[in-house]
Amino acid sequence: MAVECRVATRGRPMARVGDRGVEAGLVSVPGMGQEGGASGRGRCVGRLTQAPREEGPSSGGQFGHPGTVAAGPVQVTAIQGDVTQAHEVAAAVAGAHVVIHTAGLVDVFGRASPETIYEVNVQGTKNVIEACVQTGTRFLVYTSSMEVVGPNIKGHPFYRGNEDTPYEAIHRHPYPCSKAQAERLVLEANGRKVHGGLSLVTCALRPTGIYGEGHQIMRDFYHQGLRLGGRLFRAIPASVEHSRVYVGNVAWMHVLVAQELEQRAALMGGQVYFCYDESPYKSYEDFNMEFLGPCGLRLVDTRLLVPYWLLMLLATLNALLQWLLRPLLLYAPLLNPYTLAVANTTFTVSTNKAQRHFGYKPLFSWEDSRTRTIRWVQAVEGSAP
Ligand SMILES: NC(=O)c1ccc[n+]([C@@H]2O[C@H](COP(=O)([O-])OP(=O)(O)OC[C@H]3O[C@@H](n4cnc5c(N)ncnc54)[C@H](O)[C@@H]3O)[C@@H](O)[C@H]2O)c1
Ligand SMILES: C[C@@H](CO)CCC[C@@H](C)[C@H]1CC[C@H]2[C@@H]3[C@H](O)C=C4C[C@@H](O)CC[C@]4(C)[C@H]3CC[C@]12C
Repeated sequence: MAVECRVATRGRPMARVGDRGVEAGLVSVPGMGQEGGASGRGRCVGRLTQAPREEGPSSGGQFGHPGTVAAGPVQVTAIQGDVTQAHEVAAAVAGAHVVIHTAGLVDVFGRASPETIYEVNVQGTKNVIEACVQTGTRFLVYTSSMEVVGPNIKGHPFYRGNEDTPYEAIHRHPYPCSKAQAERLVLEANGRKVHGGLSLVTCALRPTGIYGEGHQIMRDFYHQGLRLGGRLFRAIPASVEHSRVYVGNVAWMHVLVAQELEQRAALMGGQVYFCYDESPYKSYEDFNMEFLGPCGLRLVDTRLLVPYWLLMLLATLNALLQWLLRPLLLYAPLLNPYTLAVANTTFTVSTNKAQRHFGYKPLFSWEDSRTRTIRWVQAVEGSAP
């Protein structure tokens, strides 16, 4: 069985898994797990092949610099591409059995313009859907986001909700708006006829805040703590809980969906699934301390010193400064009115839909996820911020 996975992102690779396995296009294999990692300039398509082949450049794409990386029994071929370029996407997708579309521009800090965010997240997704239709690929898995649901602009809590929990999903920020639009396009494409006459089967996975190795914001907080003499300051009440999910489990859920979509098309087609695991519900800052604490940082409770109105004022000032400085330089701090609202609103997920529909169980326990993340933070120590 030739299982092939292509990984494509702008700067980094798309992925595939083939035959009865999975051939996935547009998976950014190394990238997942970096909240707010907003470069949007990666480009790559990767291809996983189960039977090891010769190392070296592959002929997987007509552009970019394809190269093959062996990952145990699976081989990933990277083909560089840009999801905003329809012809590049079609070239990467051609011949794939399943496309896992994770490429996206994750930006809640104002680094990219709203137009660029829409171009990558919405137009890029349209291109992926059209590429499946044109090339006859029948199975499409989309990496959506919890932000498609919330927190909404009214700051309503979402407490232990599942995929059917009623919630007013109203957004203004370009990132959640773009993810919501893209997810809708993917779900509406379910049942469309693809080249060859068969029907497209699609579904969307909605990770909550992903953590794990390569988590850029965790690295930023770690370096900030080191600069502040080993301390971080609590800004958000401990009672505001968030769901978080380990990157390895997010990846595992994608692989399972890609494997099961064909057999369970009637059940899974057009469905959404939150990505969840056994990570505990905690405030954003307390959760980060699960990893930063063992690396020598401590969280100082300054909530009484930094009341919410002051945080809001600082966040608004940051937004104003960003706007004023834009002609000269990019000022994009972590704190802005949107990130403050998200951090300050409870959003927790409690569901077993993925288990019921396709037998998902987390591959990594909370202990493993925690240990692996701590080891990664420790390895980051000493590296430049
Ligand atoms: N990080 C999170 O907490 C989180 C939570 C929910 C959903 N998501 C979603 O998961 C996916 C991966 O996010 P991530 O956190 O790994 O971010 P990331 O920035 O690390 O990865 C995004 C990848 O997309 C690629 N990309 C960007 N623009 C592209 C383009 N024009 N053409 C091709 N590739 C392009 C980047 O090179 C990068 O490899 C995104 O779709 C994101 O919306 C992330
Ligand atoms: C107020 C600060 C004091 O320390 C803390 C600011 C933290 C914020 C930068 C992050 C809090 C919640 C994060 C988001 C959430 O985890 C889910 C997301 C969904 C995903 O699709 C993209 C990333 C993100 C929006 C993530 C971004 C960073 C936070 C807003």
